[in-house]
Amino acid sequence: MLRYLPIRKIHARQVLDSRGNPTVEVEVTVGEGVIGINGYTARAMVPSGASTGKFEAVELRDQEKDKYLGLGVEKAVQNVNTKIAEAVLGENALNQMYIDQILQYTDGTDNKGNLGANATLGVSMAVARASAMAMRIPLYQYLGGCHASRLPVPMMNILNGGCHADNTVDLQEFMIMPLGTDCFPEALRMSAEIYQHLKCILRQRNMNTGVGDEGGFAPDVKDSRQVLELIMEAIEKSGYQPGKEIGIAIDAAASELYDEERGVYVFPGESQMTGEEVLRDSGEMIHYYQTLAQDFPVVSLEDGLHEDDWEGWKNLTKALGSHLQLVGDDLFVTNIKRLGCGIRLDAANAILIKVNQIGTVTEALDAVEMAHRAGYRSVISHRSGETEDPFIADLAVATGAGQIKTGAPCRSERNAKYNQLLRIHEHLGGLAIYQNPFS
Ligand SMILES: O=C(O)[C@@H](CO)OP(=O)(O)O
Ligand SMILES: [Mg+2]
Repeated sequence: MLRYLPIRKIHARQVLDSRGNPTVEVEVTVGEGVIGINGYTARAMVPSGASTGKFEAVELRDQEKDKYLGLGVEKAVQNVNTKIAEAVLGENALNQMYIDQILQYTDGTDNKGNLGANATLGVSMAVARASAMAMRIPLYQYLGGCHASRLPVPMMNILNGGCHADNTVDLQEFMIMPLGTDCFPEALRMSAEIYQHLKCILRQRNMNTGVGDEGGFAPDVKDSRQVLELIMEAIEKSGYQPGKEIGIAIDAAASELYDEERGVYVFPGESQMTGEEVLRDSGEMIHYYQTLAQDFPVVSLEDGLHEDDWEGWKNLTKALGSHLQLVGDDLFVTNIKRLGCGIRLDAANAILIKVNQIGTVTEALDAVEMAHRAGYRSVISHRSGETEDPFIADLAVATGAGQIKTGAPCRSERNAKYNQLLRIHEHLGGLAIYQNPFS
């Protein structure tokens, strides 16, 4: 049996992400020189956010300026090639937890501020993938074990707003969730059909069919209500029943709307469309979501309030938590300390898992485990700046999270994940499970 799989080589380079910004790619070679096994080389690429939460682990960029300028990641690359290589060469790749602890220890901070979470994550993911290759099992089975068989329900972003698009839509993401099937490929087909119908509807109304960062359409729309009406129409035109077969999920990304000085949420798009400034306080935000959820089949709401508003989150959960999934993204940042706090306070009832928010694979797995133990759901998520690496598709099946958020079906960096899930579905054959997470 394979017990010792030494890390022999490690090499990082700068590559481009889906927004054309530099990001980190890491290549790890394991096993070379061990009698009886071959060497295996695996590679991983690191995603990058735009609406980043302030409590996320640090993404090391070469200058501390606006990252939309495409600032380099050479420092992070150098950290992999020098400090991290020195620390992990010769160590056993099969001991993922230990490798991830070395990464945390070598960094020495609480937020990966020294090495950069982009440096540590690239290594952590590449080590996992190389180990799976050496074990000759798929990554989802290596990470999740022999019972990993649950395919996630897509939370497919079909209309983009907020800081992911240059339009008047204030809430960041409007997503559809195919719930009325027990088969992943069918679910994906249903979602893609609705996406195409939405495009036709927008075209017919002379609305813009250009897309945002995650591939969802990005037209100028009066307000969230009008967005939801367009989506309802697309669902119906595709021949599906909203609410029964297709649920709607929203990511408000409210930290981006929050004006700290005034203590209110500002809706710039709605203000522009109506000609007067639209502001909502924490209580009004809750009421606003309540009315949206009454009038539309909303099943999930992410970051409905900002990342410091624990009191508001408690109220939101009290008001809506019994019938809506309330997902903490910026609130929890895939961090067990913040999640533990949320669980104690009864804030939210689900967590968004983004591997680069925390910087190692096992820390992300810890967060999923803590959530599930506490009865919280988990949603495995991409970033708005993505790569062709499908790692999170395997992670979603490995954890049995039951939900994945990975964008619209018109951009290859998003389809890389959907297509990997199709392969996993095929690999599992009749054992693949696909279930409505809310029933
Ligand atoms: O807010 C989010 O959930 C994500 C992904 O959709 O966006 P970003 O990667 O820009 O933080
Ligand atoms: Mg979010």
